[in-house]
Amino acid sequence: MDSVTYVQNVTSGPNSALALRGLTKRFDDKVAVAGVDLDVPVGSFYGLLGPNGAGKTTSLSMAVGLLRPDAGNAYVLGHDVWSDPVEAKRRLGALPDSARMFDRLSGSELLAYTGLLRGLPADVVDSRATELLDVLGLADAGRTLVVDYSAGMKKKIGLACAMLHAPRLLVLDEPFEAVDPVSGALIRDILIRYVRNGGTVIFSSHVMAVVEKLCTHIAILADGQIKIVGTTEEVRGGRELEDVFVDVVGGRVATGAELSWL
Ligand SMILES: Nc1ncnc2c1ncn2[C@@H]1O[C@H](COP(=O)(O)OP(=O)(O)OP(=O)(O)O)[C@@H](O)[C@H]1O
Repeated sequence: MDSVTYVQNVTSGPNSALALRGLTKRFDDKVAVAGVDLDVPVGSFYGLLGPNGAGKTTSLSMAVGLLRPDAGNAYVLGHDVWSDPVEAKRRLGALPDSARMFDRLSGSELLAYTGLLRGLPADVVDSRATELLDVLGLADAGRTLVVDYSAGMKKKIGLACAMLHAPRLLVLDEPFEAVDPVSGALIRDILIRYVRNGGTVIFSSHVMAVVEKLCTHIAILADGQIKIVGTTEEVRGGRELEDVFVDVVGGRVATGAELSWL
């Protein structure tokens, strides 16, 4: 796949769209995130990779104010997510993992609820919700309860909720998981246009081809720590991203002796 080009300047440092500093989280004896530092430059399309259990969801949940860190800070365009949540969340749209949604509402109701909670005027919510449902192919399901949506439809309504207030940063946990190829391409196009218009995206994924194609920057997380970070070219170093990933996280090769009973 050809890589996508974006036009705007990319700025980082104190002006990062998202800055994580020493984020740490422990669940009982398990250290899920062990001091993550990350700068997501304004205008970047940032891919967060890592094997199952690496700490991606935990890191992103802390970054958007859904999970309180044991230590460390998260800043959205300079606003601390935990001490200045109103300003931080005004600039932020989040697609959390799985079903942290009010799923006993219909798609239209969920968007209306989300928009009004965000302080948008009712007529703006109404017209944006209609447009989002239409663009994402959910117009026919606008009156269906979200609990009855398929997994891919839940992703799409979650994405619509994240984008409704036109945030400057999108933090998306596995936005391409469970969506069909047509919907995946649609979501990619929407996000590419969003970044070209000056937005910033960070998303977690297991799909190397998508990350390789879309992302300006990549971080690979394993055992709760960032193992490698940089621009896509720097991280790849002229190799296939999948090979770099396997090297970085320590791949496991079947010997043929396993599951001999099967
Ligand atoms: N609420 C929780 N209670 C206990 N342990 C948890 C909890 N949430 C996450 N963990 C543990 O923290 C570690 C990191 O989990 P996390 O969900 O952040 O990984 P991930 O990189 O998102 O994985 P995946 O790619 O499978 O979604 C795992 O060992 C997981 O079992």
